[in-house]
Amino acid sequence: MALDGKTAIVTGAAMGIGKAITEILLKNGAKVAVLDVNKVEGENLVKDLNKEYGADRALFLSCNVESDEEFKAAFQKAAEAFGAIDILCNNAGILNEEKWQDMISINLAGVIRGTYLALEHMRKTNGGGGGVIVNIASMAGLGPLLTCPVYTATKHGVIGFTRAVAAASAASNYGIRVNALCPSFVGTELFTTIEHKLGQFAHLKGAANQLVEKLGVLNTPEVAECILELVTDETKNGEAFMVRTEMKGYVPFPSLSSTDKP
Ligand SMILES: NC(=O)C1=CN([C@@H]2O[C@H](COP(=O)(O)OP(=O)(O)OC[C@H]3O[C@@H](n4cnc5c(N)ncnc54)[C@H](O)[C@@H]3O)[C@@H](O)[C@H]2O)C=CC1
Ligand SMILES: CCCCCC(=O)/C=C/[C@H]1C=CC(=O)[C@@H]1CCCCCCC(=O)O
Repeated sequence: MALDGKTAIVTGAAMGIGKAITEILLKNGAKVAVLDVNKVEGENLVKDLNKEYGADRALFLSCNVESDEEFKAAFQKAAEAFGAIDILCNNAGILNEEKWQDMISINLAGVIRGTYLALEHMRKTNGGGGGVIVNIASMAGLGPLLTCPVYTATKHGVIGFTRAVAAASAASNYGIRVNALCPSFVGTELFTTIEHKLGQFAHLKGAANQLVEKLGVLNTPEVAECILELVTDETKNGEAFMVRTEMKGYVPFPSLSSTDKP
């Protein structure tokens, strides 16, 4: 899938991984709607991006992914401004074990909300042009991260949801691929502020820090490169793509008859 002339929505795009996703999509010719709760960061970023990549290539839309109304309105505005939506990256996420209900609401329900809105806008069986959705999970979605049980649960949920929706989309001829990205540690504000957000298992942070020492920390452009692969490679649907500093690759899962096309 070539990105020239394509349009994308990226959630949680004002900083961190979402900002890097936005930049790589713009570099490759797409227009991008930057959705975030942080208006100041988001508006400043879009001003800079439009200077660098050309007027009106990026659009800031204030949106909390926990709100059906705000998310729906943002999709509508992006579709009106760009003509149609081809790509959605559900990236917005938090890590705060003390506010675990918020994590479920943002990390899991926010991804479901965004995906279902995108299916309505993009599916070929509803007059759309098809497209691709990438959900940002984590390596914590593949194995348990003992410092963060609820974060781990949300990311396992994202991967399960992604795989089921991908199979359902293919079986329904929607023309929409859905994949998940599973990064290891990435050097963003979420990562550098974790220590104060681990809640009742904060005493286990030594073990987590040892893992960080052993595995190292990815930078955001490295993660964005992997997202570009999931967006552009039209053979990929229902995949979980893991990325660490020293290796990356597609996760093998056991095959179940329930994901076969009826
Ligand atoms: N940093 C890391 O080590 C890793 C992060 N991830 C995932 O990557 C995604 C992005 O994380 P980072 O860039 O590290 O975080 P970050 O904290 O640097 O940036 C997150 C962005 O999302 C926005 N945001 C937060 N809640 C929101 C909401 N309710 N609605 C809309 N926007 C919201 C924030 O304002 C911020 O701009 C998350 O889903 C995270 O779980 C996955 C693996 C590793
Ligand atoms: C006290 C600092 C270290 C704490 C690290 C931690 O508990 C959580 C890190 C997570 C931040 C966002 C994520 O998604 C990170 C988890 C990444 C999982 C890494 C698993 C290791 C691997 O097998 O690659």
